[in-house]
Amino acid sequence: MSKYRIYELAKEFDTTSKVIIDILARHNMVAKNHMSSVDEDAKIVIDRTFARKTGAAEPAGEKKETSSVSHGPAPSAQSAGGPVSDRAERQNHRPWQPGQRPEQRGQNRPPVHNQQGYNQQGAMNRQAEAHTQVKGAQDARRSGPNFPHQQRPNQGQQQGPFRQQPRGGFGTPGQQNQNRAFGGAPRPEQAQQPAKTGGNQFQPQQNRDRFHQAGPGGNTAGGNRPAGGNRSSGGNRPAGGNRPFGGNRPTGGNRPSGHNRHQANKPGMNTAVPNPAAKQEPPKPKIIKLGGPVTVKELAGKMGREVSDIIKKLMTLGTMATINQEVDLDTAVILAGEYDITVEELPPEEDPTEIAEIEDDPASLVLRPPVVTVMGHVDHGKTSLLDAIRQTNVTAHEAGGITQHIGAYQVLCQGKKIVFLDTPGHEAFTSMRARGAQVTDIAILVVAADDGVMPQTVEAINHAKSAKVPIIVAINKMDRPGANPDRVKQQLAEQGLVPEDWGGDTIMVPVSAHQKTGLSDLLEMILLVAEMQEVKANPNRLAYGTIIEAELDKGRGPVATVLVQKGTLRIGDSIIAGTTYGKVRAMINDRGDKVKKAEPSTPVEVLGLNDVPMAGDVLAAVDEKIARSVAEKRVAKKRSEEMKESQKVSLDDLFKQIQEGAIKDLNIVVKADVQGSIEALKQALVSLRNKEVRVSIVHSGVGAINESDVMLASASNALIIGFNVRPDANARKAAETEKIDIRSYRVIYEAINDVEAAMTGMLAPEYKEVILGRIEVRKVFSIPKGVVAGSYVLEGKITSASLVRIIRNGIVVHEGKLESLRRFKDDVKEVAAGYECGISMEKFRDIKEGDVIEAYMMELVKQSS
Ligand SMILES: Nc1nc2c(ncn2[C@@H]2O[C@H](COP(=O)(O)OP(=O)(O)OP(=O)(O)O)[C@@H](O)[C@H]2O)c(=O)[nH]1
Repeated sequence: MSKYRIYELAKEFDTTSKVIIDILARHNMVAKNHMSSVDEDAKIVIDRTFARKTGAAEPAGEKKETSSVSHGPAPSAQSAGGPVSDRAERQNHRPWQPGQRPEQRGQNRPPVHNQQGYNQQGAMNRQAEAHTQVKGAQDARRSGPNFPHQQRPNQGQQQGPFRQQPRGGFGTPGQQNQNRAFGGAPRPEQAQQPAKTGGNQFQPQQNRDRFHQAGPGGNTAGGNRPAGGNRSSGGNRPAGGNRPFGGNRPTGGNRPSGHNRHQANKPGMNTAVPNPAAKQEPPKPKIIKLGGPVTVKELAGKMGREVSDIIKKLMTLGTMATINQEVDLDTAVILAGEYDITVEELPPEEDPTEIAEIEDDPASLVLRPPVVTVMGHVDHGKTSLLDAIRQTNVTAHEAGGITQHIGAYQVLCQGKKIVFLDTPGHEAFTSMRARGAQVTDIAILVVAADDGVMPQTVEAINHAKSAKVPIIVAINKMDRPGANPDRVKQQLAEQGLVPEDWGGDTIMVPVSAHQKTGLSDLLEMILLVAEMQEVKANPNRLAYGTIIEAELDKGRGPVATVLVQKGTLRIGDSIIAGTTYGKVRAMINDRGDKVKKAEPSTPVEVLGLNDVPMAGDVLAAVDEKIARSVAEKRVAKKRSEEMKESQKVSLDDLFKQIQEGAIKDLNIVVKADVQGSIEALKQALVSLRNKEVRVSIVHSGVGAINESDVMLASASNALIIGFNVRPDANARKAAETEKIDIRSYRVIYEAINDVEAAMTGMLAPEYKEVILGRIEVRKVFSIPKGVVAGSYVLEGKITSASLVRIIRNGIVVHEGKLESLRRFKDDVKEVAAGYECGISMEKFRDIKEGDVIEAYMMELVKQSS
């Protein structure tokens, strides 16, 4: 028997998985989520439901046949061309053969008599589905002319699409006249005048268009229901002339409301009197004013055009856009031109939480010292290199030789300064960059000559590349016997860093931090690259810089290390940094000296802020009042932003974000247990790109998901996909703080399916994983029945009902259930952090000392809609 996945069915019928699941649920068929499989029967139910909704899909010949059948006495629910309520459907359902075609099945059915059942439930069901099944509704509309009015009472509602309502019900007088000529039937308002029409002989416009073949009195049921498109026209109000004929419900949700209702019943209303509530054609301006990017919806409103027209026009101009997507000013101008509309540019709106940037005259720029960050794999010698440089180039020049640690320092080389950020690692590229700060001009990549390119080396390269910062390679530990710089160069070339002596453009300098060799070469190269990069700034303006570090000092209050990047910071300047503000009370340089001013590329400790700013915050010298008021507004904005949900990309709301135009690139960090899986995943993921979104892999690597992966994901708004690997404890904490979506998979195609489903809005996650605790296996005992892992709960807890995964060196080696959880000899329900326990696993014996057991449970996720 064939099996079908829910998301496949959704794709086939051009709808969402949720709709498919809902339809099946109404037929007592259970499907948990988009990945659930269903059998042939379920497929038939879906086929049938959609066949009803998309009657137009039938070949022309069949349509004709259906049309002729419709004049007969027993029209089918199927051929009515629209969704029916399940209740009505069940009540009128006749057995059918599984292989039978939907329309044949429909024809086997008795006519639908139970309007009550239809009215009460069917309308609601349809309304719910109508939102998600625009296409089905459109098809149903198209199928209209083939389904005469006698067949079903729901035609008026279902086939009178809301979109047509203005034309039939609210049209301008001119349109109304047209309508009359078309169908030969009066407007609904006229229907209320028995003298003129006899009340029940007309259909509202949209129905008339379709039903004009039917004889008088044919609309005993369908045409008179004042629902959907007819509702507003009021013409079919049960209290009016139709009531005796239609068998309609006299009250309830289908009653026309408001102004029109009264109008409709007033005798003497006719088409010549415009309906005051009628939807006026929006004015079509010749000039519109725009201050910047604008959403398609706003633009359509300003231009007095339908959103759909605008989207179509954009398509012809080669831009695919959704209703809430922003188009830039240039595109808007071109688009408006297509409608002969002139765009007047308004000055861009000012953000009260932003400090206006000062544009520097190029002539005012002078060379400034370059700012350098050291990166590389663990133990390759970053700290040693920084220390060696500092000792040889700082202390030697300092009286007393004391260097204050302030997170950054300056060194001298050939009389020129170079600033080193004193945070070996990725700080400058990760948490700081995640806040939008770009402080580094050059990255020094340290690679141990005896170890070569390692995973963190690749990571560092990706960080620097993604920040578009030039890389200089320091091949360290050249004093080691196993040093092999050529091998390092070869490996780096494979990563896209081709050494200069091989014809590439990456400078590589052999050094030894221990023997302090090659250091001056390295510094010279830094100056060379800085010169090529034209690292410049204007010192004669208000200061602008970035917070490198900040802390609350007991004696001195908030202390922030600032790297001044533009202008000159002076004692007494009013400053703002993130949500903090104040006046510069004192400044201390990297040598521990008090200074009165700090020019571009000078790191200084600043005292005087009212609170501790965050690393990565921009510091600006501004007017005192502005500093205070902007900082206060930022605090308020931050609070409200914190209340809103994180806008970080996540598979769960990816589709929504794509629809809103918030995401055009889906950035992914891929981590896996082996290189082969990475390649397979990368290839498959990248090929998922579609018109709206492009998939790009910002980083990939073998091994556990670590904090640096999370910070890179945060900086590049990426989600992380782990294949057979898990985040370590630090990564998990960072992911929580940074709101990074980490997805772990053990089957590649599930990862691909999830991403694809999320991109197309078909992801319907029902459960989410909640980590309960982490347990370390300390001793393994063999017992006759199997093995028991003598373990210690490191954090959280483990319960006897927990699901568990065994992690060895960051790699998931097993996932499954517990067989028993014991303390001493007793079975227990739960063991908390800090306690020992004995764990045995179901169907798994290969547990080893040092393994980490992750206990988790699956929690039901509330459906958002
Ligand atoms: N022989 C030799 N050993 C070095 C050299 N540079 C660093 N080391 C040694 O390599 C080890 C790691 O050096 P670190 O400077 O701590 O390396 P790191 O990259 O800063 O390490 P993390 O901070 O842990 O990432 C230490 O034992 C150093 O003594 C070198 O040039 N030659």
